Amino acid sequence: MRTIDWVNGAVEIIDQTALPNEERVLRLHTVGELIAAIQSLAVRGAPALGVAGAFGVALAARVHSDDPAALSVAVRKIESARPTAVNLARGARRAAALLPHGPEAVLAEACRVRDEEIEASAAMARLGADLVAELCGNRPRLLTHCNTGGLAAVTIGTALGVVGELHQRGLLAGVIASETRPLLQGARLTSWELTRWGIEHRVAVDSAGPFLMARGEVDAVILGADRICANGDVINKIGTYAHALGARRAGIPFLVVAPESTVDVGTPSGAQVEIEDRGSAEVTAWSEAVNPAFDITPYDLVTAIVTDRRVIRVDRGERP
Ligand SMILES: CSC[C@@H](O)[C@@H](O)C(=O)COP(=O)(O)O
Repeated sequence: MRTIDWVNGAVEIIDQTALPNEERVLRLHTVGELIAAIQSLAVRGAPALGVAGAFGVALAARVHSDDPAALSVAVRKIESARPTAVNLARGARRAAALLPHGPEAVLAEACRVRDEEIEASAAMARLGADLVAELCGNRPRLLTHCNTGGLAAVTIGTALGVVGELHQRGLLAGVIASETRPLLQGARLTSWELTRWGIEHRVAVDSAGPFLMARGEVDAVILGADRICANGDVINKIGTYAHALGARRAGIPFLVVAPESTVDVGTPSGAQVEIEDRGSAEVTAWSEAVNPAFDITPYDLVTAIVTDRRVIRVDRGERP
């Protein structure tokens, strides 16, 4: 299953707004449709957004091949469809760099972005499973937040890919997926993926995570990132920071799994990152709400960052 792909001249995605009730594939033919899918979270998760950005430019290149001004407007709109995951603008810019060579060259580059994410997922699964085994020993109980599986990448995923690899090695005792308010990426999507993989799991409300850690029911927290800054600060789904604090207090590892395409050494720290505000409608119809979609976990709460090429032991002073 590929979450996002280029099929017969259009972008095909699994519509993540419909899961787990319905497995629906959407075909996106225009940049407008693609941007709407990104903004509604029909396609979401940092690696998948990078691929969406690149395919979006491939769509634009077909329509506007003889109109450079329209092309650059389209590229800017794609890049800024969501602000926080560095992958989106990166994927779009990689494909856009090929625009002078024509639409086929742009599409070929977009397919490379897709293929690299598939390879990165496989590499992270191996590196991450080795590290969890080293830090936690046999049969750890893991807590994960948001959705970092194949749905958030192209296949396999980041942190959830590590979970899957540990399961395949027979090393996993169980998983707690925090529900991830307000759009329930954990309760809807992670739970759906874990069920498909046959992995035993339970869903916890977000605020239960630190308490479950304090009660000794979690051996490590493992999750993904939308951006990792030069100093090691981790930008990820709102609720991540609270889980990092809980892990530190409980004395258990806090592991971040993300491809190199999410590492942004051009941004010194989390303070410089735009945190998406998704407005109040997603939270409540009864009163005004503040709805930041991501938060910043300071590097000094992070044990290690696992990418497709390296393990960065932040706890030992290593930095991206
Ligand atoms: C492998 S996905 C890593 C992150 O992108 C993920 O944890 C996350 O925060 C996704 O947020 P979302 O708002 O669902 O796109």
